Amino acid sequence: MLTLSDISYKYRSNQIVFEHVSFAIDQGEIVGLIGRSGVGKTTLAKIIAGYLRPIAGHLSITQEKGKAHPVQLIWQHPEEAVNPKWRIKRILTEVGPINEDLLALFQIDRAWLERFPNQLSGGQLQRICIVRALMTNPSYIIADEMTTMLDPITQVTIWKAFLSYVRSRNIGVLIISHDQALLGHVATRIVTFEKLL
Ligand SMILES: Nc1ncnc2c1ncn2[C@@H]1O[C@H](COP(=O)(O)OP(=O)(O)OP(=O)(O)O)[C@@H](O)[C@H]1O
Repeated sequence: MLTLSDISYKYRSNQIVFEHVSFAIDQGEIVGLIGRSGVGKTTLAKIIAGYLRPIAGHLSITQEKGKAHPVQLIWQHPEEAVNPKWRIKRILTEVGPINEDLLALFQIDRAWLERFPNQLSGGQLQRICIVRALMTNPSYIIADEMTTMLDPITQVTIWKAFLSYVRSRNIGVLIISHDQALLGHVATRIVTFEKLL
């Protein structure tokens, strides 16, 4: 279980972004998070992933045995998530031995492994980022507008592969998206950020 209790956040010198946010995601649950632009969804994602510390409240994650990285965050812009000077092979092997099953599932061509990030398309690089996140064997994944910038066919391909994997591993997922149709298809439950405030 991933539980947020009474979480509040404020960026330095700025006003409070949100206060007293509480909710939970169970293992294997696929929760959609919607809310208007600027309400604080990405900020909450960064808190859950451990990039930001809340100014108040408590985050608890029940750690399963053998899972070193309980939460992985997948961003909208994959080019900002990788070291541009590293070849893809190094970007992946940094987290562990290459998982051939994941390469096959996400239709990753082995030739890409020798390339640099700027030599892949946005959709190809996003697949690399998703595989890297899954290679860490996480208990939870936060997908923050994971496929927003991709064409509809690539979006469907990525979501099919992603959902089959997370369902088979009982990984809990928080999907942040403005795409209500997508959430209607894939989420087991939809949370509206404003209703948490
Ligand atoms: N690094 C930062 N420093 C100061 N303020 C920030 C920073 N990042 C975000 N904010 C502010 O915090 C608020 C919440 O931003 P956040 O990105 O979490 O919203 P969001 O709900 O994800 O929005 P969107 O749907 O547009 O992506 C906004 O008012 C934003 O301007």
